[in-house]
Amino acid sequence: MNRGFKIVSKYKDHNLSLPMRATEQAAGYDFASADDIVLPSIWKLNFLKVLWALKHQQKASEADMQAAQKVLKPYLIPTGIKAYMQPNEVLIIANRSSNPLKRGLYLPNGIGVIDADYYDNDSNEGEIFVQMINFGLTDRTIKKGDRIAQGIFMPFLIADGDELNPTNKRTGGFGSSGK
Ligand SMILES: O=c1ccn([C@H]2C[C@H](O)[C@@H](COP(=O)(O)OP(=O)(O)OP(=O)(O)O)O2)c(=O)[nH]1
Ligand SMILES: [Mg+2]
Repeated sequence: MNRGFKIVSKYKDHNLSLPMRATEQAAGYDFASADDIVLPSIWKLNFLKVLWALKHQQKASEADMQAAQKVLKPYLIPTGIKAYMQPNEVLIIANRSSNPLKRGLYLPNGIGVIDADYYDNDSNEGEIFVQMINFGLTDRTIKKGDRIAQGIFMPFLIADGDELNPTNKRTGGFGSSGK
């Protein structure tokens, strides 16, 4: 067992498929959404009202600020998939290039870094999430099974003098290791 994918237990009866490569020489394993999900366009009235207030050096209402912040916050699209790999390997999550071009969908973290020790972590079993923001003009529905991103396994190198502190164990993702 070198590297590969499994379905997390929460989704075991949801009929998900494991990520696959689309063509013979494709580097990326295509990840699909595990659920139907609506990604709201950022161009909502509240957001525009906040921009307008900023432009005119006025204070936007608290309700508009909160609504605007909500659409600007990246959505976490569940994949229902976890990935195992060797300790010196990483899975890089990259956007599909057709997403910004055709759907206005951006990966705000640039790339996602899935560490080997994320697999089976105590808080979410290592489920991989894809961050997305919809910069398109209209809301976009992602259907369960729609391909949203791709994962590429890579080896990585360690710097000289790097001694791993064995007490630093991963307990989750998205800020679990502290600020
Ligand atoms: O697009 C992503 C990026 C990360 N992760 C998971 C896997 C990764 O191992 C973990 C931590 O990611 P990262 O180190 O990039 O984020 P962080 O903000 O530094 O969180 P932490 O403090 O948990 O390391 O979150 C995802 O599911 N999707
Ligand atoms: Mg980290």
